[in-house]
Amino acid sequence: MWCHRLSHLQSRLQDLLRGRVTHWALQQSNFKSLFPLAIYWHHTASKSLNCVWQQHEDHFELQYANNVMRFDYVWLRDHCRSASCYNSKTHQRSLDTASVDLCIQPKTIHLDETTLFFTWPDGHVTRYDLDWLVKNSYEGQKQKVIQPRILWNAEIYQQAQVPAVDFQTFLETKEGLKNFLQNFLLYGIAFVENVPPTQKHTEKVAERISLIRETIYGRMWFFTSDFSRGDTAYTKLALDRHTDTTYFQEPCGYNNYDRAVINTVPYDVVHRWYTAHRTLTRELRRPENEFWVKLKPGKVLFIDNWRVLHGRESFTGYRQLCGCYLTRDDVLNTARLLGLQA
Ligand SMILES: C[N+](C)(C)CCCC[C@H](N)C(=O)O
Ligand SMILES: O=C(O)CCC(=O)C(=O)O
Ligand SMILES: [Fe+2]
Repeated sequence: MWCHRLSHLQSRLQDLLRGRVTHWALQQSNFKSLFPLAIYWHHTASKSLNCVWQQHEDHFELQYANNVMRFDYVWLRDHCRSASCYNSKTHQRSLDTASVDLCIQPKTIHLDETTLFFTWPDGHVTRYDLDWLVKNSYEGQKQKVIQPRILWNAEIYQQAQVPAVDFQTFLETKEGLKNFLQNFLLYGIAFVENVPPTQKHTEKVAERISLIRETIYGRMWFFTSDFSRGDTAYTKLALDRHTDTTYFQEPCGYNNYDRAVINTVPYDVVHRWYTAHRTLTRELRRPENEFWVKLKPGKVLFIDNWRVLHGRESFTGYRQLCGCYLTRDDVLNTARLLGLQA
């Protein structure tokens, strides 16, 4: 019997290696001693779950829910959610990742219904729900729906007929805020209209979405063409497309006006930079890439400076503008809290 079992296991193993065997419940507890480097396939007790895993020398392979996932053993130890490794109240890791042996391997692995249990050499047990592993695996993440971004030019944006959100709806309803943020994430710009044209109400609109970032221009800036600051923004001159505060360590986005002297690279690299800059500028200045908006009192425009540049033509007469800079983390956080993929 013993001899038979051995040959049976060997032939089955060969079948397995040739991929002919998919669901073979491993009954033999001392299988490891027979084939020290063998591949051990396990599958769950309840066939309906259709979960198969493989304990490799350097990683754990799991087949479940139409995913084939591979996990590093240090990763499996590091992401342990046991009370001693993870603070579930603050969602913070308590485990000192640097204390995990980089050559760690589980002593045993077993599956009970939908939970995998890894027992480590020191006896610590880490448990993972199969669905959690799918959701947090590299392979599972790849399939995650990421926030679509619609690349547009003036014609595409005009045809999209993206509605502005009304001030009251925006301030008082979750739906209004969510629709606004969905448009903002899709296009990189979005409008709120019928805002009482005061700095206070503009501030209210901004704070609905994010913290306001105070800069050298103040928290809420309010400016006109009085040259109160040594900057062309405070004149009637035209401003070519740009983004602001490129001179900050945490700029809004990049801008040609404020570019400092290039003295950190040698002349040949400088010329390559100018060539690249010309290519970018040519694209940016294509008429079809210009979307003109006539700002009017009560219309608030939000711009994602990483996607959309802004500018203006020169003007005459009196014109006042107020606004502020928002922190990207907080805008994205507000979107995520509303269930948007941001
Ligand atoms: C007036 N306001 C505060 C909106 C902008 C001032 C921007 C000044 C500078 N040119 C830059 O682009 O960062
Ligand atoms: O005046 C405008 O419409 C925009 C001015 C500007 O780009 C700025 O202040 O950064
Ligand atoms: Fe600007």
